[in-house]
Amino acid sequence: MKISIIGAGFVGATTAQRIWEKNLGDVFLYDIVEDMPQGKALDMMESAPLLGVESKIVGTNRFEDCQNSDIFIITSGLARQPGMSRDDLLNRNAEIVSGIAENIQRFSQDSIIIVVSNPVDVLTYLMAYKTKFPKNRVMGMAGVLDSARFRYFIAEELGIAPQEVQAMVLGGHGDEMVPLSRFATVSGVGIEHFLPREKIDQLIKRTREGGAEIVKLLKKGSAYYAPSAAIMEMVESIVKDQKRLLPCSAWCEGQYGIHDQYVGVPVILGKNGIEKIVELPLTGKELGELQESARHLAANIAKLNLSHR
Ligand SMILES: NC(=O)c1ccc[n+]([C@@H]2O[C@H](COP(=O)([O-])OP(=O)(O)OC[C@H]3O[C@@H](n4cnc5c(N)ncnc54)[C@H](O)[C@@H]3O)[C@@H](O)[C@H]2O)c1
Ligand SMILES: O=C(O)C[C@H](O)C(=O)O
Repeated sequence: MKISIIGAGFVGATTAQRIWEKNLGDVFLYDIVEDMPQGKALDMMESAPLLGVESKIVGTNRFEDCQNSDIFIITSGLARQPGMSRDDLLNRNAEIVSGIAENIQRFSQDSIIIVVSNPVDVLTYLMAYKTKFPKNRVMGMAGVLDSARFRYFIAEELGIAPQEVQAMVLGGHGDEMVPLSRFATVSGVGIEHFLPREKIDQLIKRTREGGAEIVKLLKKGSAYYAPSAAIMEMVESIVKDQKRLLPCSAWCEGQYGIHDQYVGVPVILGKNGIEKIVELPLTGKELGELQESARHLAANIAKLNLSHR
């Protein structure tokens, strides 16, 4: 398995480390900054004798080295700073993602692409538009991260093990994301049995602002430990054909009443990429919030001025 990570910054390098240490495949770490990905890859390879990792990690400034990757992970581009929204990154990161899409199209026609760069749902749309790849092979990472934050906040509030908490966040990766508290459970028991409504609403708000909370604390750049773990979960499901049910930014063709757009929905993720979108029985309010989030994304897609959609 060949996995290429485009952008060797905080998210890209941490993702490389997680994927490589889990032996999910050989990792190619690409960046435009000369020698930097080579330095990070060498540093990681020097830990191989200590960790017993058998796969390799290669740093490169030559896109050709990523040729015929099974999976591309796009982590290149600007991260937001305090006071910025993810949407403020649109223009600059759209230019970067467009260039990468052209390279992928040139060198790797059969790959699966996971877009991470923000604003992720809009840039996933752009990636699919530019590469013209089948939509099941192009997806965005956000829902797994937002859901992990929601799960952690619930666990922290209850003082219980985080892995006991299941929850799902749908919608675009922005302030309009839709944390579904009705489906959140502690080992199968609904969280409303453990927490009052006001507390659940506070945790939903904290989840929506989870990225900004880290940006504020770091003072420079944005989160990368939880994001890289979320990317790794998606990659593992694809590489091992686990067919896990995960929320990902996926191409909707009428599901949830959303047409021809990427938005965060539950999907089955396996060796073919997105194998199915799962339609949950949402209430009118939940569905309304999801469609409102999709409308916000559509307005941003329109700003890309793509010639045909
Ligand atoms: N979807 C999510 O949930 C999520 C989570 C975290 C971060 N992000 C996004 O991921 C992106 C990266 O974040 P980061 O913290 O790693 O930023 P970073 O600044 O640490 O790294 C970005 C890297 O991209 C590289 N780069 C720029 N142009 C490039 C090009 N054309 N080709 C290859 N590499 C290029 C830069 O040299 C830099 O090393 C940001 O847009 C951030 O908002 C998304
Ligand atoms: O908040 C950001 O800008 C980065 C990322 O989208 C996150 O949610 O951590």
